[in-house]
Amino acid sequence: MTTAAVIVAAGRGLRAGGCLPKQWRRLAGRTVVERTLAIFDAHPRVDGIVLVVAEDDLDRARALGLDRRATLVTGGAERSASVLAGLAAVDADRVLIHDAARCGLPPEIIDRVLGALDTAPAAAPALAVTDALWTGADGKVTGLQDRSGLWRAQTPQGFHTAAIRAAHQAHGPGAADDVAVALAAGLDVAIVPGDERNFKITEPGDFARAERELAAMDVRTGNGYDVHRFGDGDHVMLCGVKVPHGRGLQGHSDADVGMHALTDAIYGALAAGDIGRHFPPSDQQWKGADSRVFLAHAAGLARDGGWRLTHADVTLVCERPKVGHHADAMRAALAEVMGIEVERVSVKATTSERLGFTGREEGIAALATATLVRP
Ligand SMILES: Nc1ccn([C@@H]2O[C@H](COP(=O)(O)OP(=O)(O)OP(=O)(O)O)[C@@H](O)[C@H]2O)c(=O)n1
Ligand SMILES: C[C@](O)(CO)[C@H](O)COP(=O)(O)O
Repeated sequence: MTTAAVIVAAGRGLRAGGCLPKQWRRLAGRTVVERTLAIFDAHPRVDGIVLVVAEDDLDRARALGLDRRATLVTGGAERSASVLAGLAAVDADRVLIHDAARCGLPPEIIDRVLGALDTAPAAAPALAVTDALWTGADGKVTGLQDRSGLWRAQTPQGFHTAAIRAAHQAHGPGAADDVAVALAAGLDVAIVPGDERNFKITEPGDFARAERELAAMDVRTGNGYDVHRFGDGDHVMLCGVKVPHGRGLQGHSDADVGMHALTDAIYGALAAGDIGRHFPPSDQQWKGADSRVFLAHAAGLARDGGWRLTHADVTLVCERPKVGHHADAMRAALAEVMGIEVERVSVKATTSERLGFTGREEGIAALATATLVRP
């Protein structure tokens, strides 16, 4: 069963004001639409993304450097027309239709909607109305409205693709949202719990609220430390790079001490044990293993948990080999394995002033930190 996300970003954001449509404005350094895209991009159960933008914004959208999994489509004058254009480009069994303007979406809502779709034809997140409701006119309360059974609708709203596509084609313009379209087509819609953080940026003050929410993001740092002793050999593996040297490092795997420290740093940030727990040295299948397998596993575990690996820093401690001119190749190798930009990866080296076991060139030590962020 495959799943696509249609992210509608073709509105003009008139209520939010400002000189750019709200989804193209920046929040703490990144545009609203980039933040929304990143949430779906990082979700392990989303196989493809269709981003729907206004014709006037096509250049901005192309400048995002969209991932190969994302397709760009031009939207319409109404939200429902934009959704229909997005649905035409979907090639998946199920579809999640989401407002770009809801960039604080917690990834677990995606799981809830997809979980409900296993048994329901449609599912959407919502929050029960908790305030009293009034009717009013001319600045005065004119009556009371029963709030029981009332919900505040959110997105992503999830459907089986063929059914919602047919429903939209039959409906025509004027739908408040995709649940309205589904109901008009006779589909049952399951409600799953929404989240206050998943509010839609609509009014000017919502930008300040979104900034506050971002400041409250879950940020975790893990550290890792590893040592391997020198033995016979003509090279060492350091951070994924084969460095010629008069001696080799000993170990059960390829003894890539830098990669091991970084793998442990990620496990540490996840509070998920250490490399020995996931890849026991007693297990013969890891004998001589390429350490990229370990690092890829830790990075995958982070991604599956909805975490973004925003920074990794490795320090190698050795007198020799000299690491400096290999550092950029090491950064590139680590970045590739972790699936992040090379600018987010640092590799540096120091000696221990000929003191201790590294100073006596008995082995190499490595320290690493990894930073994970989850909205
Ligand atoms: N023709 C439209 C209108 C809206 N949307 C998208 O639908 C989402 C929810 O709509 P809303 O908050 O109403 O956005 P705008 O229409 O941009 O806002 P406004 O009504 O204030 O102009 C937004 O991500 C918006 O970009 C869209 O793709 N195409
Ligand atoms: C789809 C929606 O986000 C559900 O709450 C909403 O209906 C679209 O935005 P609008 O503010 O109602 O135009």
